[in-house]
Amino acid sequence: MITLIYRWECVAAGQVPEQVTVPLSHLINAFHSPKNIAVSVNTSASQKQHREHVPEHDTPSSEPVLNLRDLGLSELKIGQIDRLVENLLPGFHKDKRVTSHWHTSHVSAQSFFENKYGHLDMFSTLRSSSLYRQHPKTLRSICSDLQCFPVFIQSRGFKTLKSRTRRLQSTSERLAEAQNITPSFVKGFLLRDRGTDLESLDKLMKTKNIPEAHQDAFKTGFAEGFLKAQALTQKTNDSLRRTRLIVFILLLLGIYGLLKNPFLSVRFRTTTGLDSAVDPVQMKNVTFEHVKGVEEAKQELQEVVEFLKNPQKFTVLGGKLPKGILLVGPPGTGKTLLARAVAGEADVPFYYASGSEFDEMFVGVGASRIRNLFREAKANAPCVIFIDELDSVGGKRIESPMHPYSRQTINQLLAEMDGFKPNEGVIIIGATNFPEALDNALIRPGRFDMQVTVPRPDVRGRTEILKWYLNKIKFDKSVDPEIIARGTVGFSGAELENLVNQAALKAAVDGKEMVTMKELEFSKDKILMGPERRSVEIDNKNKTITAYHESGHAIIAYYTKDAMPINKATIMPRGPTLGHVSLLPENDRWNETRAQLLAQMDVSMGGRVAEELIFGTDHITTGASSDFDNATQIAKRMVTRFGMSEKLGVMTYSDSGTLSPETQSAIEQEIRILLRESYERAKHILKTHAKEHKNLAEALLTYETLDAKEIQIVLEGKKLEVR
Ligand SMILES: Nc1ncnc2c1ncn2[C@@H]1O[C@H](COP(=O)(O)OP(=O)(O)OP(=O)(O)O)[C@@H](O)[C@H]1O
Ligand SMILES: [Zn+2]
Repeated sequence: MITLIYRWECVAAGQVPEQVTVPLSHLINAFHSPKNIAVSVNTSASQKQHREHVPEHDTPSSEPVLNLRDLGLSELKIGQIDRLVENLLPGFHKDKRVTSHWHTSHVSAQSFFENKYGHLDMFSTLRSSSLYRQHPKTLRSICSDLQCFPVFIQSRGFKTLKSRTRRLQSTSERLAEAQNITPSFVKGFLLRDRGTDLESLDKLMKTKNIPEAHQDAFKTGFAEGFLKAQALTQKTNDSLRRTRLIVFILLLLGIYGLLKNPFLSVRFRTTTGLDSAVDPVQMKNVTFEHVKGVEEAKQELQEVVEFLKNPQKFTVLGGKLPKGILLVGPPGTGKTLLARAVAGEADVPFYYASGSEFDEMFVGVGASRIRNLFREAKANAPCVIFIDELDSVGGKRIESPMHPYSRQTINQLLAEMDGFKPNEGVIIIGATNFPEALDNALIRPGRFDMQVTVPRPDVRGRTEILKWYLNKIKFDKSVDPEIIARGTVGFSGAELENLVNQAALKAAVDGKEMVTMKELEFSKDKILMGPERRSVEIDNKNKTITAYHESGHAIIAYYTKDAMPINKATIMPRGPTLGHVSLLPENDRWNETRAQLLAQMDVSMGGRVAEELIFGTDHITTGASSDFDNATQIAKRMVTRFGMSEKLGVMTYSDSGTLSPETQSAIEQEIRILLRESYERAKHILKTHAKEHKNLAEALLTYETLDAKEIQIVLEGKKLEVR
């Protein structure tokens, strides 16, 4: 017999749902006995009782097991079971027993139902059900038990439909087909129209006098049909609910992605212009402490900080503070950092915007972003609005095809800046590398009327910046930041930060525990001249030439009074060079004397002179071309700009062709003399110090790189310690 297992959803909270095994026979028999409703069928007493109704040939041991859940009845509750029973056997609860006998003589059509209702073949419906397919033998035996039913039992051909869905479909199709013929009968089950149609079953049972043994099978069939219909509706509802849930989740995910993904969100904002999401940043952790080497700028901004801390204090006295401050300086000198520090010092919100953000291809978008930015800021005053790259929004260009709406954006910016009073506590800080490029209207009083220059740091500033960033890494005690600072003229704060970082990376790659001068020098050279070309195989002859060439520069620098001190000499190829000697000014030079310029020329000449002296005129190389460029430049400026030529006097001469041929040739003559004299001086020094020259070249060939101290040791004739 078939056993149905169903999960029982306990109504009381906290109870674990039980799994109750109900033999189908019991379920059906339960229909007969009012005392043994489905709920209590798991008791052994009732089982015994039901056994009586079980036909002899059914052995419970071989009962195939079906799960009610498979039929979509997993959530059948007690009340529902009652209803099921009531549906299947109306009046059952009133203890109506079917006692009449089964008459076969009435049956003349293919099935009983056809006889009564037309063409519905209840059992073929049953046969097409999955239940039948799973347990054809059992059901066939049930069907054959109904001997008076001219049931057409098919032993093979239950069209093996591939999927369960198809099967269910086909069942529903059959049911639907049947509906045309016997609408009320099937509809009763499908639509749970429990009234009249179910009475028909009852009536049927009574009128046909179905014998008790067959009633079981008959009702089994009925139950099957009912369950099938239930399963179908349940499944349909479930999948519908699931589909809706999936669609909803996908929709939510889509919206979330649209808002989170910056690219998408930018596009979204671009197309709608709804850019209201302007988030301030509280800059508590950035203070003036963090900005090094720009003391003047910090001092100028100090009063802005005071104002932001207490706007009323300033306006009470009638003083007017600028609304806008323009930070002007080369890239990476810390303009953004300074603006953040202003907000951080005053502990007010910081709104960051980049000018390029406002430069929109769409009408009104840039302007509306500016509007939103100022609205947010005013609502959170006192605060700082920082507009980086101000020139890209406030430039002078007017309606160029590349920036069709820039004028509109500038006008919006001007309107917003005019739109609030000085005591509202909103300070706008703009930054630019090209103040000349700004629209004049922007730098009028009442707008960006205060300019603060943020220059590249001087040697002291660079030392401070290097110390600041060195303190964030592990470095050796021997490191002297000042030496690096002296060798990094023109470096910005950002470049110095990068230098320290590169040195730390280099030390890590080399497996060192600390950063030493060596790594710092290395990264400085890398930034200045490009990476080392270790892989380049330079033959010994070229190496030797390079060693003498570089030593020549070093010797001249060492023995010339006004030359800068040597920092390093190397024959390691780097970037386009085969080697180099670096000299360090003691300080940033604001002015250079004639003697210093001449010394620089002499040092430049040192390389070629060395080649000539050691290898002979026939073996001089092209390696000195940049040295000559350098020396020629110095000589030229001395003559044409600095008034350092006696013959041409204190007069400047422009490069253009306005000069008379005589003047031009006089200038050339003077330059040539300066260069020749320089060359001779260099030759003299190298001839005098030929021994030192040779020692230094050999040391370079051995060690590749020598620092200032090592050069000194070699030139003093001492032996270098083996490294
Ligand atoms: N004076 C400085 N002191 C300390 N750190 C600095 C200094 N200048 C630059 N830096 C470092 O370099 C980084 C970049 O600097 P920042 O963005 O402020 O430069 P900027 O002048 O705004 O450049 P840009 O004009 O390209 O926007 C800073 O975050 C900081 O780490
Ligand atoms: Zn050279």
